[in-house]
Amino acid sequence: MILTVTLNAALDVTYEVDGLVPNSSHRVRAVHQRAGGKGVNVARVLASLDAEVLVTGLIGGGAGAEIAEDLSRAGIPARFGAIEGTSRRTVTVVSGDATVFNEPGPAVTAEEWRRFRGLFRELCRDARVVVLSGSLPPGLAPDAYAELTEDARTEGARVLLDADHEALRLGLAARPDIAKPNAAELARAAGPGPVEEAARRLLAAGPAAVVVSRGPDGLLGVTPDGSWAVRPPRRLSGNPTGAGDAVAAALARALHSPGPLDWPGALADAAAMSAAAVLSPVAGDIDPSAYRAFLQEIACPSPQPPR
Ligand SMILES: O=P(O)(O)OC[C@@]1(O)O[C@H](CO)[C@@H](O)[C@@H]1O
Repeated sequence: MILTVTLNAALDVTYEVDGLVPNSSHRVRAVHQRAGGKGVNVARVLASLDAEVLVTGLIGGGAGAEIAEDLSRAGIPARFGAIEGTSRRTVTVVSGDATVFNEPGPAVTAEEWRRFRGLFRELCRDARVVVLSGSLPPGLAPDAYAELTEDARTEGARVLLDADHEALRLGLAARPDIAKPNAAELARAAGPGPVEEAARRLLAAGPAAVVVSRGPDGLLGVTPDGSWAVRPPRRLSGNPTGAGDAVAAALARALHSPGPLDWPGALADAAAMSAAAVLSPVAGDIDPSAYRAFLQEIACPSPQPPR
């Protein structure tokens, strides 16, 4: 089973508008509301491909109850830890591209974290892969993902980490199997400069592999054995929110297969899933027929020797 962790779960609200103009009033053409946060999106994509998933994380208050109900309606299994605070909302305004507003989320107490770690260790026993993704809510120490990575590895699970700032930097030292920053997160963690050099600096900090999601420029996978770059078939317009989560879903599925990872195949699959996510109006969905079509179009990347 693949366990996805969303410590800062959210009710994701998506507004579709005809154009976004700062400092003006807008008519919203369509509203979507659903359970979100990065790990929830990863699980939703995986569930749509019939992978066995379990969602965990922290939820509280009315928004937390709505998150749990929405997942249950969607048939996605979840076992969350409860907190006193109220889960956040995020708002994405889509107008050809996307503008995202992420609330900080509720404060989590030391006792709530202690209880969650007990639940997490229990769930890890049945997990072959653990996906740790998204921002940390206030109150959690920046080494929260490092702690969870150690717990998961102790239980024999493989770990994919998609985080930012200190949570990413400290998480790397716990040696996840894949770190998946986007280009901005990579630059914040490894400093500016050419992407491959920055990815190699990140690799030196502990993970077994680094995959950088670069939006329209595609994906770069870097391991000690080589590197692979893959591009989307063409420039796409839509809602890129959640495209990185589709990449994480594809990589988690590849990690779930026993044996060594087929990097060219996994990266081509991740690029197809990410492109199919852009074409879907709401984060956490991929357009299944677009995904199949992109899989045919995207060539498996050839390896570049390690530098
Ligand atoms: O604040 P975080 O956890 O970094 O990001 C949260 C979030 O914006 O990311 C997803 C898209 O990746 C949205 O569905 C979600 O609510």
